[in-house]
Amino acid sequence: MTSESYLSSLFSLDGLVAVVTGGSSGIGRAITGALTHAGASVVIVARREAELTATVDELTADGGRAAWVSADLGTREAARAAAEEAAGIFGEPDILVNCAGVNLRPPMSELDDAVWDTTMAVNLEAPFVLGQRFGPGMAERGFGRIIHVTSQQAHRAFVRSGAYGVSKGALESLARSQAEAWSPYGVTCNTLVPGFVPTPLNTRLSSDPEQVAALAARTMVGRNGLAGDFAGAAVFLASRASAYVTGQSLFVDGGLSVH
Ligand SMILES: NC(=O)c1ccc[n+]([C@@H]2O[C@H](COP(=O)([O-])OP(=O)(O)OC[C@H]3O[C@@H](n4cnc5c(N)ncnc54)[C@H](O)[C@@H]3O)[C@@H](O)[C@H]2O)c1
Ligand SMILES: O=C(O)[C@H](O)[C@@H](O)[C@H](O)[C@H](O)CO
Repeated sequence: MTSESYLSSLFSLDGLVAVVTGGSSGIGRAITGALTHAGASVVIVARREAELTATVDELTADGGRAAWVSADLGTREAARAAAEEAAGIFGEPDILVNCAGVNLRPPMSELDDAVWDTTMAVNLEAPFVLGQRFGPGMAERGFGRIIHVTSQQAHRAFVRSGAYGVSKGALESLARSQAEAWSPYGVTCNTLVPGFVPTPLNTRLSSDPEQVAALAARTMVGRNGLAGDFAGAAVFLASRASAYVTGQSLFVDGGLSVH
């Protein structure tokens, strides 16, 4: 076996179909690019049509196969409808990446029902609905990869982690429950845990140079994350290379969580 075919047998996503929520922005955009480069056909589910069209155009120009579904994942009905539409494009997915998320950050005493409900709907319930729609089929076909993007705040309290940390903690738990149910049938379920990555999710924090520098200093690597830092980890968790890795949290955080 040549080195090339050895690597390909481990990491190639040729012939596989992926659904990536939030795949046209930030970390999700980097993951979408990585999966298409590795050979997967990717359906991006997010809200803004202009951004979705531009992303799919870029991916296609790079030789990738991609399409989009525009949906607001803020209700279970919309998430269900988006899953149906996504499955109708390239077929039932082999890979599901739940990357769409919101972080509204009110102080704990001001955390109201509206913030709680939106946070739970997008960060937790949509991943649940998509997992219920696609997981059983993956198990029946004997191969699947479910990847949820969580947060440091799933594991520790941060300033204003309120509803966000709760949603991400529950998402870690959902990954373990899905892993317990579907791993015997070839479906691994894991989470990717970012550190701090300046993106549209955290514009207020990322436009404060002092806080940005303080967060970088808390890592071991000495810098904050870049969306591209997630490319390798996403391909690994989506590929055959990770067949014996399930129910795990993969921290892609420059050592922030252990410093
Ligand atoms: N950036 C960080 O420092 C950081 C740290 C930890 C975890 N995360 C997680 O990474 C993921 C990606 O975030 P990002 O930092 O790339 O930010 P981002 O804002 O670039 O991406 C978030 C994505 O979620 C989508 N989204 C939000 N609400 C939606 C809704 N109602 N319906 C459909 N799509 C919706 C957005 O359109 C966007 O595509 C999120 O789940 C976030 O919680 C980010
Ligand atoms: O979504 C998140 O998890 C945050 O945006 C991250 O950047 C950090 O966990 C935290 O905010 C650092 O204080």
